[in-house]
Amino acid sequence: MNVTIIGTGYVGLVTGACLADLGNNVFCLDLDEKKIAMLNRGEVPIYEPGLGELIERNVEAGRLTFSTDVEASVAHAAIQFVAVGTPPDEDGSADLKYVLAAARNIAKHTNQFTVVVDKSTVPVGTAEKVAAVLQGELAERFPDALQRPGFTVISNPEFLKEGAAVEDFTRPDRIILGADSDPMGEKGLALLRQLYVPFNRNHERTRVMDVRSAEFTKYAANAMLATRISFMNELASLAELVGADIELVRQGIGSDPRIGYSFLYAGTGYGGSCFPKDVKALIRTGEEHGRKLKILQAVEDVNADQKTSLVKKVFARYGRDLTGRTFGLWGLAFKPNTDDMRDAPSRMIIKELLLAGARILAHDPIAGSEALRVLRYDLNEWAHLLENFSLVAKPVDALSAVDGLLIATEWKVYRSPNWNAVKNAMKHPIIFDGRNLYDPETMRAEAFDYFAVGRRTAMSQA
Ligand SMILES: NC(=O)c1ccc[n+]([C@@H]2O[C@H](COP(=O)([O-])OP(=O)(O)OC[C@H]3O[C@@H](n4cnc5c(N)ncnc54)[C@H](O)[C@@H]3O)[C@@H](O)[C@H]2O)c1
Ligand SMILES: O=c1ccn([C@@H]2O[C@H](COP(=O)(O)OP(=O)(O)O[C@H]3O[C@H](CO)[C@@H](O)[C@H](O)[C@H]3O)[C@@H](O)[C@H]2O)c(=O)[nH]1
Repeated sequence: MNVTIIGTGYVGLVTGACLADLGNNVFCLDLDEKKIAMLNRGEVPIYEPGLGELIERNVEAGRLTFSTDVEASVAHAAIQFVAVGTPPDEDGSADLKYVLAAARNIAKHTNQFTVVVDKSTVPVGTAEKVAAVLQGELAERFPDALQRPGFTVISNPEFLKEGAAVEDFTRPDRIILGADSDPMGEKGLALLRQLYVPFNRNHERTRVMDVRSAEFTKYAANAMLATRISFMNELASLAELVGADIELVRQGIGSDPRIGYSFLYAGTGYGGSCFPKDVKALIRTGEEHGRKLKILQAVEDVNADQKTSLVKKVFARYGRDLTGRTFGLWGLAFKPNTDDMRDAPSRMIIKELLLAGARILAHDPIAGSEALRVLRYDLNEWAHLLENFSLVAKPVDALSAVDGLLIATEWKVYRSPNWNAVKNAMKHPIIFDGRNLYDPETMRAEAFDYFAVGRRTAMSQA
């Protein structure tokens, strides 16, 4: 089938490459000329395991095209996926300007029946706004209603996780399709069912519902997952006070199938491009309808506290003036296997340490240059403090004569270090672990002072 994807970011690029790999003929449109030029040179603008090979294979086969040409891209297909960003507006609501601009472009150039597929995460009611834009533009272009191409808007939210995006897209837990129950909605639904058959042969993973419920399902999923994380982070702070170990508690409750093991890891707070913005947007939707979402507000508040919890442990140990001190930092990306720095907890950690006068030696396998880019923006008038921030090539290089090591991202490479090498490199063998990577007893035996999240602190002299 012919398919166009509007927006060639994490979601659009993965969707386009995976659909092309099934034999579809895919156009990926983006207005960012630099991004499209990179893709056309064979470079992949994001780090996502498996994506590079997929793109290369399908470009070579002539099934995947990258373009900034709106007219040609819209003309290419009856199925137009919208996968543009929906960043938070100033009040926390999802900013729909890119989604509505994409809708306008479709309406300006389509000459055939069109299925507009909302893949971006958008608040309930957005499909109706998209339909209104299409209706308005098409009525202008085709004053005679009989000549006017028909269209339908389908909500098909995406649930992929960064770092596992190709796997998640090709083996989905569910495919949500929210469609109108009129003839055009039915026609659009039939096309999408056909497109998704290879991922779910008997449609057993497809959930068809009304458009508003589909839009809501996406926010409900992310809000539930964020709630589990904040719940565990809150219990972790209590565990530290009462002398319990949140890791053992996690295993103890996860074995109950009603609870399950996933998304129960305490840490430095959730980050990334989705949970923080989607929780905010759902709270805002509640406010717009006169409903205060008390649980989600607490989820957000706990997360904001959690993001500063690791640095608070450093302050408790060394005081608030860190002038003359140097810290190692392992991990910058908001999670492993991505270079994405959006809302990464490391950003807050770095800012607080630099403002307190510290120097930082930081390591990340992938996200270093992206981190430098966003830190310049975060530090703003204090950008000169970046003189005290150095990126290093190897994890051990971040330990040289440091007063402590902080861990912000659980990259595999940090899991089993050579403890002697670590100790020998550091000035003070102290670890502030925001990801609970090590066993506190082992750390005590290795003569480290070890501060983890929701676990008993291991003191080398204790
Ligand atoms: N990143 C994820 O893991 C993930 C997962 C599921 C859902 N989502 C949702 O999917 C949407 C996209 O997220 P993302 O992370 O891929 O965003 P992104 O910022 O990586 O990419 C968006 C792209 O859209 C392009 N764009 C903006 N306006 C355009 C227009 N009018 N025409 C063509 N291109 C345009 C931008 O240049 C950019 O390249 C968001 O709503 C997000 O919440 C993201
Ligand atoms: O037990 C856990 C699990 C995750 N996290 C943190 O939560 C954040 C988000 O992680 P994850 O969900 O793995 O990454 P995303 O790529 O942001 O994916 C989420 O957001 C996407 C965009 O909406 C959805 O499509 C996915 O289903 C949803 O998992 C990260 O900071 C993680 O470190 C924890 O602190 N503890």
